[in-house]
Amino acid sequence: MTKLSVNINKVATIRNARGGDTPNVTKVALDCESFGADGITVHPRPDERHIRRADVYEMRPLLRTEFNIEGYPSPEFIELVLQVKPHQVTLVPDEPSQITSNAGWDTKRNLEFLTEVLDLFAKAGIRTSVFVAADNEMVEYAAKAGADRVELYTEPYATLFPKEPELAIAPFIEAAKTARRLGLGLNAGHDLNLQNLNYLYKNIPWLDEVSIGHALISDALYLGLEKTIRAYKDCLR
Ligand SMILES: CC(=O)[C@@H](O)[C@H](O)COP(=O)(O)O
Ligand SMILES: NCC(=O)COP(=O)(O)O
Repeated sequence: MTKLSVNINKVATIRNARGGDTPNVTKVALDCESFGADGITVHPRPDERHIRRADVYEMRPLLRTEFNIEGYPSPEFIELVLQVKPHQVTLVPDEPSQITSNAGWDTKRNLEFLTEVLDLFAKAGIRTSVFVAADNEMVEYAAKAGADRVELYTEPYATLFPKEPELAIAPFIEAAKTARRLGLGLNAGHDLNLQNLNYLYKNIPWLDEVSIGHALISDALYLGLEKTIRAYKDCLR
């Protein structure tokens, strides 16, 4: 079964627009779980423009499904993750000023750094995942660094999918096969939506998890959160 982890960054973005507590981010996370989400993903950024450190501490003891924290492994991020102990940490190579994630790690060039950081989390009993492009060498070096999983950065797939679905999926199938051969678990995320998700799943049914935020929360404006989560889960069958 491929799990659906709902990324609630966008919910926090709406909350922060007014400075109050509407919508309540923790309540939305718990409702996502009630509506069928298999996990919750947050990506706290250094400027706290959406998810804040305080949100992460608040929701951790209340969540009943898998909690995935994504982010750049700065000293502050590492401290947060080690204190909160989510089920999974996903390392993303984002600069603090980036609008959103726009690349995977160069796992070859950062092998030493990633090995050290992954080891810290592994020793704390936290499953690790490394955000990479659909590139066999990057997957291989993630395995060498000691990752439990890789998360394939799916923005290039999402961009090409409407015009050339077969061309779009081809490198992702290759990278997914490499991950499987190396015994790595497999996640995917970024710009997945109701149009492109089922094709990804049908071609790579051994995906462990997808994390989806931007499109899912946008769809919920029209469909409501419960129907939206059901629709995304239906794409994973
Ligand atoms: C790693 C990844 O693709 C997502 O975490 C994405 O970066 C979401 O972050 P924003 O919600 O800040 O765009
Ligand atoms: N890891 C990807 C993620 O959490 C959500 O990305 P997006 O759906 O907001 O593009």
